[in-house]
Amino acid sequence: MFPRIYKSATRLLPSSIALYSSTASSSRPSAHQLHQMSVKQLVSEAIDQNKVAIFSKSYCPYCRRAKALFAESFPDVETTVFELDERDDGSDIQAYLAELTGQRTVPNVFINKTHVGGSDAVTALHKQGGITKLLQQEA
Ligand SMILES: N[C@@H](CCC(=O)N[C@@H](CS)C(=O)NCC(=O)O)C(=O)O
Repeated sequence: MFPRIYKSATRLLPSSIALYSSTASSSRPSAHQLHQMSVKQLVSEAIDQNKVAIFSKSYCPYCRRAKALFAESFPDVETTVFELDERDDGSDIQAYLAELTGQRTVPNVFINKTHVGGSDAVTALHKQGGITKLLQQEA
């Protein structure tokens, strides 16, 4: 029913996201490690706590297209957008998303904790009715 593109959507389990991994050499995290922890925490909470989370860049045409699709086709669904180019930690978030999903580009879209992908993936899934189906899942 939902062939290739739907199968490629990945359900991310919060418990599988390690928030902090340290080398055994020091018991106290460095400032860099603390920063990385807060980036991971932010991404993990963004995915877990939002029905639709879109990691975006404000000037990106693909992001605009993805945001417009949700605004026009699912106006009643709350969509949370993180504009990475407007944040100091934006490039770290993007790097962590690449680690987590294998996708380095924006937009990077999650629905009900499931990784959908970029604008092309969102559009293709929507044409198959897959966005509606994902939105209907229990949070
Ligand atoms: N085919 C991708 C194209 C996405 C894309 O190329 N996004 C650009 C921004 S418009 C990107 O992420 N470039 C690398 C970057 O900004 O770091 C999609 O449908 O989402």
